[in-house]
Amino acid sequence: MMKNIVSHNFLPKDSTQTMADLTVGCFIAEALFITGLICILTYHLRRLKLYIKASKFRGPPTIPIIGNAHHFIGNNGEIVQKLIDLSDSYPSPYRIWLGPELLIMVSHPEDVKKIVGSDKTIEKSPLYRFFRPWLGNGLFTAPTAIWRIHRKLIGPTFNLKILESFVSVFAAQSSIMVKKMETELNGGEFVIFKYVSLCAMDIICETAMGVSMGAQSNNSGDYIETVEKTFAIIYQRVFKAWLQYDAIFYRTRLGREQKKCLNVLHDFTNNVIRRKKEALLRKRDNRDATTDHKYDEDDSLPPRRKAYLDLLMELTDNQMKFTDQELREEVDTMIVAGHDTTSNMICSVLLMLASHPDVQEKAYRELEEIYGSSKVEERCVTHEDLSRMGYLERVIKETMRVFPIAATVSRAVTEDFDVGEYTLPKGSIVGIDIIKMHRSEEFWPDPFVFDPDRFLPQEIAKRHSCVYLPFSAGPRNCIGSRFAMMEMKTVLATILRRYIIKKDKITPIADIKLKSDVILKAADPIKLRIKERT
Ligand code: HEM
Repeated sequence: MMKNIVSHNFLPKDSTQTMADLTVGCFIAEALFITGLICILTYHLRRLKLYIKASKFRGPPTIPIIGNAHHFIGNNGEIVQKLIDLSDSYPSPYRIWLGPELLIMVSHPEDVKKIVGSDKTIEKSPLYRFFRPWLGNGLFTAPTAIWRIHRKLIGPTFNLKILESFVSVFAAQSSIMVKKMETELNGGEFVIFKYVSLCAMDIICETAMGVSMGAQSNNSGDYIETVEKTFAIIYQRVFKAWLQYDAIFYRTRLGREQKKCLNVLHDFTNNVIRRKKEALLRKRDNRDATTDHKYDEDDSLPPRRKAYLDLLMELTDNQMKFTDQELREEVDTMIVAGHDTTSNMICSVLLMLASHPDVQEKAYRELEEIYGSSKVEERCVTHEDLSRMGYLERVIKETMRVFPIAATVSRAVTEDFDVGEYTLPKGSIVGIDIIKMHRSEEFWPDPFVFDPDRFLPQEIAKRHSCVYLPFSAGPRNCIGSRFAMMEMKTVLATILRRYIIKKDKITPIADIKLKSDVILKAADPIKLRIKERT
């Protein structure tokens, strides 16, 4: 038909040309359409096995192409609530299709134990790729081959001897924070996070990095705010199937926003590294200037006893194990993993203490036994004290149960994996439903009652070891769990010794709305009041 029209010679010459162009255009469009169709068919044929295996799992009804992505329209609070609702509606294991990604959610402790311990599920899930523009191949996001080497090198920088030497920094920074909070004394409720996060920031920089950033003295919260913003964007990307494609994401407002945020975040870490390098050079110069070669403490330590950034610098310096870029990625990872987690958790513990005055009183009595009536400035927390804070530790653990920092962690299934009665198919993602286990009536009688004594040794012994996973488990667990516990105890003890924490209107745990900016937290900023302890 088209050819007939073109062949009529009464058409003007450029019309003939136009028709010819149209014919070519139609041909190209058809070819593209057919190629596209073939690609889509091949893609789905290759995944046929995955689809067949996925069909064996229960899960919410799906829509072609987007799967269950429509459930996750909304803000980060609504997304978390949707996940919790799905886990309540479908017993473990159940599946969710996030666009092309098959996510299988598991909350049976025995299944979880197999998953966290297996080499078939050691690779982080493809959903973690959205962190890569920020954290590259740092420990949190690294592919297994890189992760194994780096974790082995970095592991010893978290040994007990090094951690014990950090407690004086935890204590000194906590004292600064408590002093700064004086301005809020006897006033109304205030957002506690702004104080705690700056303190946690100074702590991670001064301990692991060995650089004093003075975030508390300069009130410099830019980096912290940007971290929160970036996490919120990444979480949106994970659950909004259409944002998973770079070509779309970077054309949206969120994509442009993320680019700006990353500039701020990378500038900050570059600054930390630059200051560390300058400090090392100064040390070397000073040493060269002295005749008796007094080696400073860091230099005299064997590699297994060096603090985090000292060791990384040495490994980068000698061009041995780390490139400059890898160094930056690890520093980015450790700063963010090391401060945002603990600061949010400390705020949640303070909320629980304010909401349960009897628990707060008991925690204080324990501190009174250690410190008597001495003031924070007269007698600060030491590492020997920490082992005497058993009740405070149980309060922290119980808070991590009801408000786990990671509601779920997910891994890629790299080979078909038999987990009891079902098989996790290769190519899927397995999600460990931490919040479901932590708040389940099956494992915790009255799960929404705040009871620190659930963590008495005899109570722990009654439970499955994988029913409680605030720091995840297995080889890819949290490298900083001991650091975190020591820091949280020190900061909380310092606050409690000086102030009584109060809340005007107490909300029952079950009614506290949650959101996840990757890190799970109360949807509304935690606001508390402080009163001088007399
Ligand atoms: C209350 C405090 C903390 C909690 C609840 C927590 C929780 C977790 C969890 C659940 C994971 C596993 C994440 C996943 O598989 O997706 C993790 C990994 C990690 N955490 Fe923590 N964390 C805390 C504090 C810290 C601190 C203080 C540091 C460092 C000083 C740290 C460094 C890391 C790193 C580097 C990883 C990745 C480890 C790897 O894959 O080898 N965390 N954390």
